[in-house]
Amino acid sequence: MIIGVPKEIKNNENRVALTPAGVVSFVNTGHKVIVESEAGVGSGFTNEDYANAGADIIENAADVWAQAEMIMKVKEPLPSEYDYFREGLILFTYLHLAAEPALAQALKDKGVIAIAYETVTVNRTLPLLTPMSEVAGRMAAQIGSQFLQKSNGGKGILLAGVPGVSRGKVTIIGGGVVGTNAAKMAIGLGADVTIIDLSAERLRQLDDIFGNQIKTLISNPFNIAEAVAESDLLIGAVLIPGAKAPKLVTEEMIKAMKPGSVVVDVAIDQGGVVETIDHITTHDNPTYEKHGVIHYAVANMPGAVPRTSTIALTNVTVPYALQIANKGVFKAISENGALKSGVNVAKGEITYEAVAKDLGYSYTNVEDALKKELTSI
Ligand SMILES: NC(=O)C1=CN([C@@H]2O[C@H](COP(=O)(O)OP(=O)(O)OC[C@H]3O[C@@H](n4cnc5c(N)ncnc54)[C@H](O)[C@@H]3O)[C@@H](O)[C@H]2O)C=CC1
Ligand SMILES: CC(=O)C(=O)O
Ligand SMILES: [Mg+2]
Repeated sequence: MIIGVPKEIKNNENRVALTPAGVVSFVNTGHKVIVESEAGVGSGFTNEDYANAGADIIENAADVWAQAEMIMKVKEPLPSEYDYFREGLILFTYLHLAAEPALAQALKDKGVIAIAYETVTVNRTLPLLTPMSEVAGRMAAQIGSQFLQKSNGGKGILLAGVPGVSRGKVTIIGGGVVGTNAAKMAIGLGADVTIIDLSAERLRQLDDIFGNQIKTLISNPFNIAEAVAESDLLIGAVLIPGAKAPKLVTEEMIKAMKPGSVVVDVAIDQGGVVETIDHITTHDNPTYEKHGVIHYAVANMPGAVPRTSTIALTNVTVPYALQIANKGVFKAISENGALKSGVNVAKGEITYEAVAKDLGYSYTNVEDALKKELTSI
């Protein structure tokens, strides 16, 4: 199979979908890898590194997309890339379609087989989302603490406090991978940490992990309102896989926060949990202020630490991509339930139920959408 790796074009997105080590894995199993020139530089990998690993370097993105049978990316394609879509092209990347209706339509119209990293599921866990959630969760506490500084527009609070002065309060809504990693860092910074989750079972696990270093609260509007009003830093970390995030934090709750408080809504890639977040921000211009509260809503947070993130991401994506290349996409999907759950669009149908529901499309399961291909394996 010919695997194509274009350079990422999203604002400050310096990750790349394959490292030179990943190239070697494909080349050793008889595949061809084409990499757009300079695609890896932001992550510290030169054209020479890729060429030495056995990849062909291609000067422009259009040729990479045209020649590849499978495109591996990091972020969702942007509108300028939709023209490269074509029938039968395999696209393996983060998609976050519930927040990207125009992209969903383009993938449908062009007959792309689109496999989303974020919905590949193994025993109710999301192995291709996890490493980036670890990165973004850890960053959320770090970034929030920076924006609490007066010079950055915040209320001028040191999360650790000092002897004789209270610690800063951090509330994390959603105690999954992002939430747990944000908590680790916030605890390390010395903050007073509360985690809110819908699952009592999850709260029990968090209590076992962190003991009395955290407080836990069950998720309901009353608890959220009370915790948010007292918070210096609020971190949004909820996920319902594939679906648009629920708006758990209302405008009234944000108004009740003290001026100079900070919200980091990591769940923004699925639309965000905070009602006053009405647009995605970028690493170039990461925050805006509303009701005196600083809002941070960058949808590709790990892009700011690309060396760590590229290696962490490709550690988990390459084994799946190799199955697609070795077996062909249809056999790989039919034999691997995790990959099957990653298929969001195929043959012009939306094949992930939560995405179809949120975007108002009818849902077709993967077996039906690919009936002909799967029965003729
Ligand atoms: N902005 C960025 O750069 C990045 C964003 N993300 C996003 O962060 C979000 C969280 O991801 P993960 O932590 O990996 O998901 P996860 O599935 O590990 O955790 C989600 C948690 O939310 C909880 N939850 C669901 N409904 C809830 C409710 N109503 N109230 C409170 N909690 C609720 C679940 O019980 C679960 O514990 C996702 O949208 C993910 O795509 C992840 C990486 C980077
Ligand atoms: C998960 C995701 O959206 C990211 O890593 O950018
Ligand atoms: Mg994102």
